[in-house]
Amino acid sequence: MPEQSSPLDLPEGDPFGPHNLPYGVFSTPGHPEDRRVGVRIGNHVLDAGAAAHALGSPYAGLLAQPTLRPLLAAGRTAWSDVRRALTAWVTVPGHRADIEPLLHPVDTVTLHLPYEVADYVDFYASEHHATNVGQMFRPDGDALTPNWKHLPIGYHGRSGTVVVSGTDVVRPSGQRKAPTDPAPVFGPSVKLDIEAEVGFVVGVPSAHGTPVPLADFREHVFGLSLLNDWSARDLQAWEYVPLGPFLGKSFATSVSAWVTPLEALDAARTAPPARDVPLLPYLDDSGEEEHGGFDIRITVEINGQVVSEPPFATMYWTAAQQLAHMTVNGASLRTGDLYGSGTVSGPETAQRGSLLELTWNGRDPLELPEGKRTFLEDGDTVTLTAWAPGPHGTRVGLGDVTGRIVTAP
Ligand SMILES: O=C(O)/C=C/C(=O)CC(=O)CC(=O)O
Ligand SMILES: [Ca+2]
Ligand SMILES: [Mg+2]
Repeated sequence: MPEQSSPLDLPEGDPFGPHNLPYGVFSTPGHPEDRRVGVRIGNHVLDAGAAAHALGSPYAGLLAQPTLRPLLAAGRTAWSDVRRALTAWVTVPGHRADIEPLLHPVDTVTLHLPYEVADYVDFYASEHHATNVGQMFRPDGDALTPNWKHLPIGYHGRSGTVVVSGTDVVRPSGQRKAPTDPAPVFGPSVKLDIEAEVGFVVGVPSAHGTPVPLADFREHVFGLSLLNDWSARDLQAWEYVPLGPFLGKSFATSVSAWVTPLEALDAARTAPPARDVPLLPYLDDSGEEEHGGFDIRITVEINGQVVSEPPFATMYWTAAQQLAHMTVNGASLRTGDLYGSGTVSGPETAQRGSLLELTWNGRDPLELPEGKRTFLEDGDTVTLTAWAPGPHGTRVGLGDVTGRIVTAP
């Protein structure tokens, strides 16, 4: 008889190898109420709390939990210690007998939103995206607003409608009025769009009144997920001047089920694009030791068809600058805060992170096998996937965030 292969014997180069180890929260079909912290390894999920108990680990208190919150709040030293322990559990042969029974095939479990989202903020940090949108919406003026290169523009979103990958998205209804319409009308959005983004997850809170400097990014931010900031362009266009996005973006924001710790992305750190305007000291990262960018390659699929490949490395503003900016007035961070990078669009047409840009506000429809697409139709499924360079030529898989559009009630 051939030896039974172990789920821990991963093919070389598996994007979910021991160099990755993203965290999530799962339940098994027999026990839907029993949520547990899981760590992905290959195509399996390790019940991390059960593993900690089985191995007599001091981290059972952080891992034998129904949410990531205790681990998020534990801070950078604990994050490293737990990651080192997990790496040993899945790689040291002597642990196999204890670990293997605690592995669940990932396609047999239900993945949940892994932490309660505290505050949700979304930025506007891709120069290519902002330029495209500016050209479409403000054709008579400069594409970038005068503040754009001086501060990372953002808005506060709705944390209660952040949903985990796989959750259906109900087409939102609301008011819209095109400039040529005599009066606003109410009804389901006819310009439902996506925004391909990366979401950063805050672990350690900050004191109210005390800004978080650029250099403290890693003390507060635990990791990242993929994020789709669903956007109803027709609702947005009518409502958002002068106070910004409101109902056009608050109906749903989808995140991937896996949170990849920043430590897994050390090999993906990259210098952001050169800044062509001098920055105020609290945003000036030219003297920072670590590169602030991340080389993350995103793919956008509609109904299984690749429509775009946005490169995160091209983002003008970094996550560290966004954190420094959102706290510079003394606003505090809480465990579970989530902030979106802003739509990721590269310089090429096939690198745009929204249908608004890909179709130039509906003027140039995409040709999909099932027909032309300007904005999303009911039944469409949008999936973002991504990977980043890992150590020694490996890839770090960032999983996927997917959602299907269902008809407005
Ligand atoms: O500039 C505008 O008029 C519109 C901007 C947006 O729709 C916000 C946005 O795309 C934020 C993001 O980058 O995700
Ligand atoms: Ca957005
Ligand atoms: Mg949103």
